[in-house]
Formats: sequence, C-alpha cells, structure tokens
Amino acid sequence: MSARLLMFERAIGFAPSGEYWRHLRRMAANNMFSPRRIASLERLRSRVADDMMDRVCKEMEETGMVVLRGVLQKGSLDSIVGSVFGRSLGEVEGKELVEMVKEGYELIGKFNLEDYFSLGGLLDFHGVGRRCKDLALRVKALMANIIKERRTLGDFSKQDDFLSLLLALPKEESISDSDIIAVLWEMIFRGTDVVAILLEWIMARVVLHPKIQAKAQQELDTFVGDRSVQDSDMSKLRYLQATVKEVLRLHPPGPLLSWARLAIRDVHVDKFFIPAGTTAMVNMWAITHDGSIWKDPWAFRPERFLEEDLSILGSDLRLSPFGSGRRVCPGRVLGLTTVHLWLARLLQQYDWTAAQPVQLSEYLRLSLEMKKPLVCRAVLRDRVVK
Ligand code: HEM
Repeated sequence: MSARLLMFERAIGFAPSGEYWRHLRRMAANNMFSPRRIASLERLRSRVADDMMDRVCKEMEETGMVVLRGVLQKGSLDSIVGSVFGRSLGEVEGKELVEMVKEGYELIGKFNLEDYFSLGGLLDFHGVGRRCKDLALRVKALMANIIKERRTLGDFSKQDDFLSLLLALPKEESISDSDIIAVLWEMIFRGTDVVAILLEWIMARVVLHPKIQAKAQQELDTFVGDRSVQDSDMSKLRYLQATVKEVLRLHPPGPLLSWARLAIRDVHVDKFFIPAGTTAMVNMWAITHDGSIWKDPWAFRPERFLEEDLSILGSDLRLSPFGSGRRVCPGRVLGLTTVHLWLARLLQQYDWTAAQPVQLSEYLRLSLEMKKPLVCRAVLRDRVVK
C-alpha cells in the first residue's frame, strides 16, 4: 500500500530532491492554511453547507431517506475544488476529476508483487504500474490546462484560492509548474474523501446515541439560537467539539497514519532498537483503543474530553488522528474547521434517526471507511434557522 502511494506520487511528478515536500510544508505553514486564509474560505464552506441541506431535503422528499455518503462526498469535493481553484469546475472537468480521484483510491488499494520485488514491471501482472502512469498523465493534463487558463486571466494577487497563492509567489520563491500540480493534486487527493468519511462516522454515532445528539443540539440552541451557525461560534460549542474528538478516537480515518515510515538511520525508540532500513508503521487505532491509556476505551463518551481537554493536532500522542511531527497532516485545521461547521449545520437544521440498521463495521482503503453506507431519516427541527 505505502509503496503504491509512493509509486503513484512519483508518477505524478514529485521532485526527487524533496523540493516538493519543502514547498508543501512552507505553503502549509505560511500561507495556505493560515487562520486568515481558512477564515476567508468560510463563505465557500457555508455555501456548500447550504447545498448539502438542500440535497438532504430533496432526498427526503423523493425517497423518505438520505444516503449521507453521497451528499457528504459531493460537498467535500465542491469545497476542496473551490479552495484549490477558486471556482467550481465545468461539467466535463468536474467529472474527470471525480473519476481521477476514484481511480487513485482504487489503485492505492491494489496488491502488486512489483511493490516488493522490483523487476522493471515484469511482476506487474495486472498493469497497476501502467495505470498509475496513465493516471498521472491525466492529472497533469487537467491541472496544466487550469494553470494555463489562470495565467491568461492574470492578477491572482487578490484571490484566496491555493492556485492563485502559488502563482502569486514572488520570483525568488516561485515553484515549477510540476511542483504546483503535485501540491494541488495532493490537496485534492488527500483532503476530499477524508472529510466526508469522518462526517459519516460522526453522523452514525449521532444517530446511534440520541441523547448525545440532543445535547449537541441543545448547546447549539443555547449559544447560537435561530441564526445560522458560523466558524466564530465554534469556541463556545465545546460538547460538539468533544463529540468530534470522540469519533476521531474510536474511528480514526487514518488508523495507520501515512501507512509506513522508513528508518533512514539506526535509532532507539524507547526500549526498542530500530535498524536503518526498517519499515515501521504507527498504529494509531491501537493506541486510541488501548485500555491502559483510555478508561472504557470502547464506550462512546464525548464527556471524557470535557473532563480532560486534550489537543488532537499532534502534540499529544494518546490521540493524534492527524499524525504528528514533520509529516503531520498540513490540512488538519482546515479539515477540522470544515467538519465542525458542517456537523453543526446538520444538527441545527434536522433531527436524525436511522432509516436502516446502523453498522459500525470498518473497511480499510487509503482511509478507514464505514463498510455499509449510513442511511438516515432527517426531520426538519421546529426552530427556524435564518
Ligand atoms: C479532517 C479530516 C482529516 C484527517 C482525519 C486527516 C488525517 C491525515 C493523516 C492521519 C495524515 C498522515 C499523517 C502522518 O503520516 O503522520 C494526513 C496527511 C495529509 N493530509 Fe490530512 N487529514 C484530514 C484532512 C485533510 C485536508 C482537508 C487536507 C488538504 C486540504 C489534507 C491534506 C493532507 C496531506 C497533503 C497529507 C500528506 C502530508 C505528508 O505526507 O507529509 N488532509 N492527513
């Protein structure tokens, strides 16, 4: 799996010198995910939330139930595409992008002997390597077109999307088009599905625990009232934030973080000696279910995070669902901000119950997904949200 990710990423054109990662880190730290930029994207997130509410309403009217996965995936893609390109894509481009992301996920999950014994493609019986290369060419072609079009329009300095930001860099900091493509693709590929997957887990828990749902709604009614909830309300919505943390603990979408790390030199970790060349995995899922770390680890109890406030952004290794250290998720604040806002909207607007039995079985692809999609019933709450 991790070898595939690397193979695929190399095919997309990551600079072998590691320049790409340097750029990604600098962008993430300085600009792309600065609080100002994340705030500037609130209008987009909010508009996407409105669209999602409309889709929920439509599905309820047409079928009497909602398959949330489709609604969340569409919302997540619209939001990331808007953040990356500053506009929605046309029908053809949009469809192509969805297909490319799908193909990328499928390829990452495929077993290929060539990942373990590289014989120049001889063991690539199912053409996985060839498909990776084909996909990389399609990604490059689509992105190159969008970059060209944006350059023709010029004056990117006033826009807040990631592409404009990269194009507006001063000459001495500018990066090559292939690195721009790699950075943007990585944002789309890593940032789209995981937000939808996390929200589906959250809603499954909300449906399974009506008292927790009611408590989160009560908090919204008390602190936000009849107007539409905004990012700036989030600091007061402590129970809602605790609920998200508890879902990240029980159902971390990246249970093995980025799958594998390679020790490039001999190292001691606690009492273990790890020789150079070892491939090691961090099993975050095992840590977050460990009874010696968590009291009643299998119980779904958001209150535990009211009793002890714990940062989940990478400084406390008991719960680091976004990883930690140099390879920590660069999109973690944007991802969390989005999840908080959309969850708050879903709960403010509707009461949620299960339309089919909720199953918490897991399915591991690039991320840990619900095996069986969640099917709910959404009933408009009697409060009018303006
Ligand atoms: C809220 C949901 C999200 C979760 C749970 C999540 C989780 C993770 C995890 C566990 C990793 C691996 C970290 C490691 O190996 O130590 C990761 C990496 C990454 N994430 Fe996220 N992520 C989320 C949202 C996002 C968003 C919204 C974006 C982009 C806009 C994004 C972009 C990335 C990128 C580019 C990497 C690769 C970083 C690297 O390999 O150095 N993520 N994420």
